[in-house]
Amino acid sequence: MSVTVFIDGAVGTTGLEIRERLESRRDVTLVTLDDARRKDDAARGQAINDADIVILCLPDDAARSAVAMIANDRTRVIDASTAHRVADGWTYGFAELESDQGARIAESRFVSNPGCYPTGFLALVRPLVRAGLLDAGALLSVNATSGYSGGGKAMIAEFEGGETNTAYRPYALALAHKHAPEMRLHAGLSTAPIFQPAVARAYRGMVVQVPLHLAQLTRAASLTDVAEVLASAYDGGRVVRFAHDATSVVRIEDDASTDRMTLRVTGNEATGQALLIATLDNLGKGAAGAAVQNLNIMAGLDPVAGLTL
Ligand SMILES: NC(=O)C1=CN([C@@H]2O[C@H](COP(=O)(O)OP(=O)(O)OC[C@H]3O[C@@H](n4cnc5c(N)ncnc54)[C@H](OP(=O)(O)O)[C@@H]3O)[C@@H](O)[C@H]2O)C=CC1
Ligand SMILES: CC(=O)N[C@@H](CCC(=O)OP(=O)(O)O)C(=O)O
Repeated sequence: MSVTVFIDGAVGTTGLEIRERLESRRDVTLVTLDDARRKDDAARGQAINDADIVILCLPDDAARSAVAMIANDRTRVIDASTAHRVADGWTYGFAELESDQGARIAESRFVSNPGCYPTGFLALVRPLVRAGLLDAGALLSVNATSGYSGGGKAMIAEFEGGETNTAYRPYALALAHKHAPEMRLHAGLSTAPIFQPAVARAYRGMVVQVPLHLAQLTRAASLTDVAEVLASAYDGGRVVRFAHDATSVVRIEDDASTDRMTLRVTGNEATGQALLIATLDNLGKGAAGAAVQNLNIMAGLDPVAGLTL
């Protein structure tokens, strides 16, 4: 049996990546609209209502409009945009985040795909909050660097069309990035972290770093204790992995062009300072890989089918 999947926004950066992952699959019947009809609301509405599962790879407003086009009680949705990540009635599509999250995704009609930066932050922080090592009131910071495909077609054109020659550009300096609410809510924190991202002259890939004073923890704990909490949270995971090698170098390329994410704990035991690090691909586990994983789970298929791990 095959599941009918419509990708709305199939020629965008994320849409193309999802298409690549699904095209050769025999358990998925892929529907996309040709160039003349891909922004035609009548054609989109028809495809949305004919599909078992729709994957929205659209700007936030267009994603909200697409959901409003559903006129039946069976079409299921995976939204890759920011529109529904903290919305009631939507399940957060991060299967590894909680022990029952995969089961919740499997039963849900409306699933929001996590943001790329929150995927790294939440993977590092949520297990520490859940274990009581970090208090819900913890005041955290997160610094992160993304490849420029993270900004979609417009940023790709900016970097590849000669509009900018920058190698590295911190942004969101007003500390009001759209991912902060999602980080706060799904980590179980009362205050959003200070989130300071940057974009680098690399097409894809991502490094997310959370610095931590061990004194911020609720009880005396070493770097090894922190590492153990993360290692056991993802033990046996095929997509999210804890690396025990406390390397002194990570690179934006480490997990680029894959759908996996690698977590590490490094730092200086003597000064009581820790650095939690996630590497992933903004277009892999940060977008298309996660969407395909959610699709697999919702359709009752092998969760990692079609993923590069
Ligand atoms: N890039 C990334 O790393 C990540 C992106 N996301 C999210 O995924 C979503 C898509 O992002 P991304 O692929 O980067 O963006 P792109 O700008 O690359 O692609 C968006 C696509 O949506 C199309 N589109 C816009 N409005 C409509 C509409 N009304 N009807 C039909 N199609 C429409 C655009 O058409 P046209 O080609 O004509 O402009 C474009 O092809 C966004 O919400 C983004 O925030 C999430 C995680 C990571
Ligand atoms: C480099 C860059 O600009 N990145 C994007 C985030 C891409 C992404 O995760 O998209 P969502 O917002 O849908 O999650 C940004 O900071 O807005």
